[in-house]
Amino acid sequence: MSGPAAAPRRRGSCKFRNNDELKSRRRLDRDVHSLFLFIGENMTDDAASVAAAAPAADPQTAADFGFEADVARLLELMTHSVYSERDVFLRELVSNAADACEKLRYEALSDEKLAAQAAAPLVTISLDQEKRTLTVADNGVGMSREELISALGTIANSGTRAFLDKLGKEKDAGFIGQFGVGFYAAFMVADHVEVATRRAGQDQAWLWSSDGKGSYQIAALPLEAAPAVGARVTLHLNADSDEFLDGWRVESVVREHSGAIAAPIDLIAAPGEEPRRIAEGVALWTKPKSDITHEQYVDFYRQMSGQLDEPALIAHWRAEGRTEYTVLAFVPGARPFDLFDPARKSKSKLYVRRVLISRDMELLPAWLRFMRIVVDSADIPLNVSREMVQKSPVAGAIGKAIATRILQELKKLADAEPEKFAEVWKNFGSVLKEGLHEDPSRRDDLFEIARFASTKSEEQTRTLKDYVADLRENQTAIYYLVGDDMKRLRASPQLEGFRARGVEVLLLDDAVDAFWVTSALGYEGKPFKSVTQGQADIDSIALVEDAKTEATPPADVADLLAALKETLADHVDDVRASTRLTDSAVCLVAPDSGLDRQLSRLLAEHGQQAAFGKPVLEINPRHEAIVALATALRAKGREAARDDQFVLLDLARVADGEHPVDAAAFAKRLTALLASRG
Ligand SMILES: Nc1ncnc2c1ncn2[C@@H]1O[C@H](COP(=O)(O)OP(=O)(O)OP(=O)(O)O)[C@@H](O)[C@H]1O
Repeated sequence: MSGPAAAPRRRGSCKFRNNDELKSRRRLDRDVHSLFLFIGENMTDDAASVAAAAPAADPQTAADFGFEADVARLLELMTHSVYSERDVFLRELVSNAADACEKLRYEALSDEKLAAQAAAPLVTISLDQEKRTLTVADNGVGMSREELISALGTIANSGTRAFLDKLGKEKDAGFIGQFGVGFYAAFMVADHVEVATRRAGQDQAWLWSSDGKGSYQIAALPLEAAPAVGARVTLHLNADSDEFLDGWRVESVVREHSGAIAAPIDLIAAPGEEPRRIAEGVALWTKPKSDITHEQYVDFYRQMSGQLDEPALIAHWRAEGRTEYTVLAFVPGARPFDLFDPARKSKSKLYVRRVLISRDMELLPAWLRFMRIVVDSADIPLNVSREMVQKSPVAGAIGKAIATRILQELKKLADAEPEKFAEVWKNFGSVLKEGLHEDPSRRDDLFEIARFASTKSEEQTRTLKDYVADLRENQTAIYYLVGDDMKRLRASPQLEGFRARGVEVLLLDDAVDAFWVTSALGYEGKPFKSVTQGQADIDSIALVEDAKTEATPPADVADLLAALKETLADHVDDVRASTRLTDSAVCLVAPDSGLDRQLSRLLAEHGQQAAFGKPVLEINPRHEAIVALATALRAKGREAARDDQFVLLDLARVADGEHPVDAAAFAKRLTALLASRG
């Protein structure tokens, strides 16, 4: 056994005064500085003073100073501030192991000796409950003594980055590490870490060890105690980290974060147990579409979404150009349980080079939150903490491009398989319609796929294109009626005049409908117009044949209108003869300048009482009840017909889904009316 080599000890505090040394470490300074900038947001004043410390300067001479760094403090900050979840330490170690395998593969391309050592890549995780250790071993390139010092002994110095720089081939290389900080995540869960390693092509092995408190040791390791090639990173877990001695827990973390990396991963859950393959080393989305079966897609979807349904749409594509990424997207076959969660967050799984960076990245707009997607891109700039990539402009651009593609895929499905698409719309139409209100730039695309119920269709099958194709002569608008109950919408008296003229009315019963119809300008030059707002302006549209024969001439209701205006002045804005009623006697509509009745109602529910202004009462001058009332008024005078006038108002309110103004008085008046029949 060879004796331990002199271990270089790093002092807790180091200072670079010599200019040459300074230059050679400039890059490191930059990296550490950016790390400080990042950590600065999270640290206390006390900690910030570490970063701000500067050597005493001679005020007379300008000089160049290197930052001082309290390594112990820096490590402490790093392990406790950079990562928001402890689980990620495994991802970092497994990523390093996969990078090491990839490096060996590259080096072996030009070195025959190494080619002999480059076996099929393999990462093995072993747990020892008695010794309280978790070990990540790989058969990659390993590290020499110098590499141990520069890579693990120097914070924010990435051997992988240096390797890539040397290679000059970043774009298509599959490496993961680049900041040189991931390894230290191990100290979140371990109070002592050992790395036994043998550099490929070398005859010496080394043991690096540290407690993460500012110093490390390197000792020569007998070859028989070292891996044949590669590295073995052993974590002596701290008292808070028992969970990582549990095989199932480790497996689930690895599957989630690292299940797609290029190297297969074995787990030995306890000493003496057989290795079990927990990741195959293949990411489904990296395979060509032609090599993937429908069942494999469905299995993948079920695994990633935790849902059991069959996806209604699967889209898998690779985008090339300025930004390159691969997307695997699923429209679920059933509504996810959190679809109407008030947070309305879209959750995409973002991978960078097959390593999970975020499982719930808000890449897509809220109105696509039902989508289940995986995005893998090597072009998303990583932040040291990995989790903070959300705000990157590249991520934003990718999100937009994906949304465009999803809309195209939905349109294709709508055209090719209308029945299948009808199911998608039934499940997610109300969410997609949020986009009509929130994302004006997407409106035209959304209008292409939107499906509506209408006076011509029981189901949500009508497109705006269908609607416009069926416009009646002189029809200038796309008419709609919004409410929250389809049955009541269909029975709404406001529709009668439109039916009589064969004018189609869209029936909209989702809460979001009241909003988008008011913000959208129209479709193909036709504005959206509520049938419960303002004058019906449909006089110039001819009645359909049936309605013509039934139409009776209107009675003279001038006196009745005047009486109603006076009696109901506290409750209505106006009273007028209606062109929209044929069968019913009365209805309520919003004034010309007012908000649609349903929108006002929704706003009122949310405390904006002022929004719910007084309605207009329309009466049907052809209806026998109105004719009778007009006659009674002339015969008996206004006062005598007062109760009947209130009954009219209350009837209109009830038909609109509201309560009578005064329920007891309404009941009394109606009873009196019934009694008068005898
Ligand atoms: N298992 C390993 N085999 C060989 N080299 C390794 C291994 N683990 C770490 N290294 C070396 O240590 C360096 C530092 O690792 P670390 O995880 O801190 O950073 P990184 O992977 O380069 O970047 P990042 O912070 O983005 O993860 C690596 O770049 C690599 O050179």
